[in-house]
Amino acid sequence: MLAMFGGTFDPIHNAHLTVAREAHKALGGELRMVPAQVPPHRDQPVASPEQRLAMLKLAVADHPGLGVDEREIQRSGPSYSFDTLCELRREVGAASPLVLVLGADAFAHFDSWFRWRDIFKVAHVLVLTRPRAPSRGSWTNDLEGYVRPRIVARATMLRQRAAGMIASLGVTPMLVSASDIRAKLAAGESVESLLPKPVLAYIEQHKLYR
Ligand SMILES: Nc1ncnc2c1ncn2[C@@H]1O[C@H](COP(=O)(O)OP(=O)(O)OP(=O)(O)O)[C@@H](O)[C@H]1O
Ligand SMILES: O=C(O)c1ccc[n+]([C@@H]2O[C@H](COP(=O)([O-])O)[C@@H](O)[C@H]2O)c1
Repeated sequence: MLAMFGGTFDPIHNAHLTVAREAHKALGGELRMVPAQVPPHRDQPVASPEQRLAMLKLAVADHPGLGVDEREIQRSGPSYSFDTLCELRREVGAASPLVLVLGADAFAHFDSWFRWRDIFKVAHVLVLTRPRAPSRGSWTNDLEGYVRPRIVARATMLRQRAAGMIASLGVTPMLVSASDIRAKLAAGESVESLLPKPVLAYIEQHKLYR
């Protein structure tokens, strides 16, 4: 079982780490954080790909079971998750379960993603609860209709097949977001409780988000 938890990670914060650990615990196997070089569908990041990668490496150092996959940083063009999942599928082989992990806020717009239906041909999807994320009622009919027959009740059931299913995982509700952290840093407010210490030290050393 291999899981990919993609993100902009501008910067990585404590909620990312908490929910990634909870997803890893529920799934087993290996969970890789995958920073996007060029995240599709959003303003481009403030920190460079190299800085976001460096912060991610500092953050996961203390978390056995979590890894960092640099492939999107090495690839040019938009960092489409479908492309990454196809590469990972080749790495793990046809029979092994592969899971795309994402927050409920990101999943609410999943039907705007590049080849979103085809993602289910190469991987499962695990949606993590997030406070203030749009509810299922906000999904388009297209998304709801496509997803409904693929829903399974528990994350552990994703181990039964290689791809094609979707589960939801209730994780610790944390209101932390990277945009809030950037705004707080720009305003000179304390963010000590929201980030791992080495990440905060890196931000201060490189004068990021001021
Ligand atoms: N508090 C949280 N609870 C659950 N999932 C989260 C949480 N924060 C981020 N995620 C998920 O982590 C992934 C990466 O998120 P991202 O790097 O965009 O962080 P963010 O805090 O949402 O950033 P921003 O505020 O800049 O949009 C996404 O799938 C997102 O839904
Ligand atoms: O593949 C796509 O079309 C796509 C569209 C939007 C977001 N994503 C991925 O979703 C993850 C979270 O994105 P974001 O913008 O919430 O940081 C990150 O890995 C992005 O590359 C992927």
